[in-house]
Amino acid sequence: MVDVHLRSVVKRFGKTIALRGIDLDVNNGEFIVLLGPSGCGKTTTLRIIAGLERPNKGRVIFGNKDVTYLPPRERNVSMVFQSYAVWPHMKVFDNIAFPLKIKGVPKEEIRKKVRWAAELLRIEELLDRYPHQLSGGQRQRVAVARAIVVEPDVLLMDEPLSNLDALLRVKMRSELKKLQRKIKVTTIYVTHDQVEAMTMGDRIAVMNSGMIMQVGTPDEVYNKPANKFVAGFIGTPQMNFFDATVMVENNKAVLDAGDFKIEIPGDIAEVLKEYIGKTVIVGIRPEHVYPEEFIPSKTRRLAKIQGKIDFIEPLGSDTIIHLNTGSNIIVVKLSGSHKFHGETLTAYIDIDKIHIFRKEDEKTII
Ligand SMILES: Nc1ncnc2c1ncn2[C@@H]1O[C@H](COP(=O)(O)OP(=O)(O)OP(=O)(O)O)[C@@H](O)[C@H]1O
Repeated sequence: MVDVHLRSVVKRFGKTIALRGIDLDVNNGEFIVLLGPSGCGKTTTLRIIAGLERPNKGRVIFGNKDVTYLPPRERNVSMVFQSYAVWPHMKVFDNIAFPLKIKGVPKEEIRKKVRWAAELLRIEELLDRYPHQLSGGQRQRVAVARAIVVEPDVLLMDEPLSNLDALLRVKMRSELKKLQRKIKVTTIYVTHDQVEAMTMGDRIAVMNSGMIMQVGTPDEVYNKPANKFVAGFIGTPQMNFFDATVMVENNKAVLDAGDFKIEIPGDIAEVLKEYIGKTVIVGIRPEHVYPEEFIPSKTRRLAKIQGKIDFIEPLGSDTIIHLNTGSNIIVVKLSGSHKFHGETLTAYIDIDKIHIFRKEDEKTII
């Protein structure tokens, strides 16, 4: 086990700049998730940590050791890929034993270690089978067993669950997380699935366009997003965003969104002082807009909005309402199944839950 540090890592592929100066600190034994849309540089980051790619600039440090130019085999890292990458001509036992054999580990020790890894992954019964006799989930367990059998300092996983069906994915998520807790290996896990990231990561590094936008616990990236991108990427349905002008009316600060106004309480107004007369972006999560009869009892400050119901998505566990306020569509998420009659709806924005972003660079103001 080791802590991992990336310092100003830049990677170019011809004209494409895949990474634009990545700084990341992963603690010893931590499970960190790299989360971001396709092409943002997650896999490249992982491959640089593994030693499969060299950065054009910057450093990779394991503990106190600079490993930037060390080949993969000298880093004691293991990697699990999306494709199971188990060898079809080898039985499960030999697949798991393979990295130990290469290292010249004595036979008896190999037997012990393979058994240890197989027990952890609950595949002891499958050691005599060939990969084609296994399900996708079992094959991926073999790949994970093979990765941990060498007791790596760092375990790297690149979308390891994306080939599995939805049910199995959910099951494997918690299994992998438990396994990591048990063996306490420093783990860096790549996914574009925010639910996977939120449920598995001790911390999440949200990436976009070759940069890290924010590193934080699931709670931090959800409740205190550093910018509009993170706010929009985490949470389903996506956070509502609308432009509003910061104004002063009758000595009170208001956010004027055109179709509706939000009166801003003193504490928020204080922070917005320098933005008076300017346009900002307001964000509110669908779960923080309440139809009249669903206002939570402890809500303190609300802003009224009215609109036409564009359509309703009845999801069973939740009801999603698309409310057209004129120039904005505000999505409302209610837990449970509900029916709404009539064409219009009055709803309330929870003022204590609003996020405000600067228009120019989309960084969080509040
Ligand atoms: N070997 C390569 N040659 C040229 N361009 C590359 C190469 N590998 C990656 N890229 C480019 O670098 C950028 C980052 O790619 P990367 O695979 O790291 O993204 P990602 O976030 O892992 O995406 P995905 O979720 O789709 O796998 C992309 O624009 C990609 O096209």
